[in-house]
Amino acid sequence: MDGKYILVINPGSTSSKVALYCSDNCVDESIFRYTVDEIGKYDTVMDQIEMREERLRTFLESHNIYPGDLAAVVARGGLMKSIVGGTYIVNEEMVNDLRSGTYGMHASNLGAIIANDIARDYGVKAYTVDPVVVDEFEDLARISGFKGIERRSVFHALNQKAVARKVLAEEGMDYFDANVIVTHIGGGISIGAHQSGRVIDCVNAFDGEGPYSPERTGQLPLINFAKLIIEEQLNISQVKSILAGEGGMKSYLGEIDIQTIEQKALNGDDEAKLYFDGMCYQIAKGIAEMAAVLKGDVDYIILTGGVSYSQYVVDNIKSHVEWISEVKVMPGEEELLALYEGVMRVLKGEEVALTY
Ligand SMILES: Nc1ncnc2c1ncn2[C@@H]1O[C@H](COP(=O)(O)OP(=O)(O)O)[C@@H](O)[C@H]1O
Ligand SMILES: CCCC(=O)OP(=O)(O)O
Repeated sequence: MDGKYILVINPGSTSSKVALYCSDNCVDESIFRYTVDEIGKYDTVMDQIEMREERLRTFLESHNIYPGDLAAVVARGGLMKSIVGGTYIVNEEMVNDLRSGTYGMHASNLGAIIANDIARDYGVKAYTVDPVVVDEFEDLARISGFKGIERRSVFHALNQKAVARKVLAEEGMDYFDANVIVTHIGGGISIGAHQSGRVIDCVNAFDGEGPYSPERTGQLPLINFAKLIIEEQLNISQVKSILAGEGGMKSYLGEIDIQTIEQKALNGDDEAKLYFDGMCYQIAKGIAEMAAVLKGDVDYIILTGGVSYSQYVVDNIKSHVEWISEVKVMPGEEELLALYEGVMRVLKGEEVALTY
């Protein structure tokens, strides 16, 4: 394995992040960002495979990586059946579930599929670590309010757990002995209640819960949404694309790039400011909800994800929630490193790869 490379892939709704590691060194890390128009050209998430894969193959070639040079490919895992956390070998059943969208369709579904394609061509195995469906919910958290419909755990599991461990380690605390609320603010927004190393409840990033995000509605007034579905005769795929893809900032402002929205909001665009503030306000409400789950026993609130680079967002959310606990900010994400570390635990024999 020494001298061989690990390719790490993280497809998000608005970007693909990629890293190349060799002997515990990150040789290169890049972000390929996509505009609304670029992504909008594709009817379905699966239609983006070729375009995203092409960028990755070019990336590998730019580093002169050819078959025989890779030890493994690892990617962020998407919407599949609920599973315990860990490192999984990508298998056919997983690829089929991700491709069909049986458990939902999201850019992260592309990760294991693309990893599998590249791994096959390079003669190595593909892995995924702590996918977005990691489920550590208490039974209470599953109750929705209507028999036959259950809440499920969908959140930025990989990054939330990685940043929680990092922040707590910096404070001399162990993840398994602390309670934190981790808020990931990116294309999607998830808020996890981490109790002694288990995410016992979360504001789900994907199923129409909690705050609106750059491209998702979050929770909606149900009667009005039901009326819209009936009046517009929407089918299920149209409903899903409103909830995740056409909602939030995109529906209000036609824009998903928070940096652009922030510029407008801070330069006199009242409409942009209203919806920018609205997103922060709803995020704060979600954090308070998770504080109630933890009965107020919260060591830290942690803000992470690309949008947490915004000082305005951080200050706004802090002004609503600092009464709960100290707020730590770890902008961006630790996902590439967490994926690398996850696959290395398996390749070094410290952990057994799980089967999906
Ligand atoms: N410095 C910044 N200030 C404000 N927003 C930022 C900044 N950097 C990135 N973002 C925003 O973060 C969002 C992307 O977050 P990210 O966590 O990378 O998303 P995803 O992985 O869901 O695609 C984009 O809307 C982008 O505008
Ligand atoms: C599907 C849950 C994770 C998520 O929302 O990821 P992005 O923020 O990358 O879209």
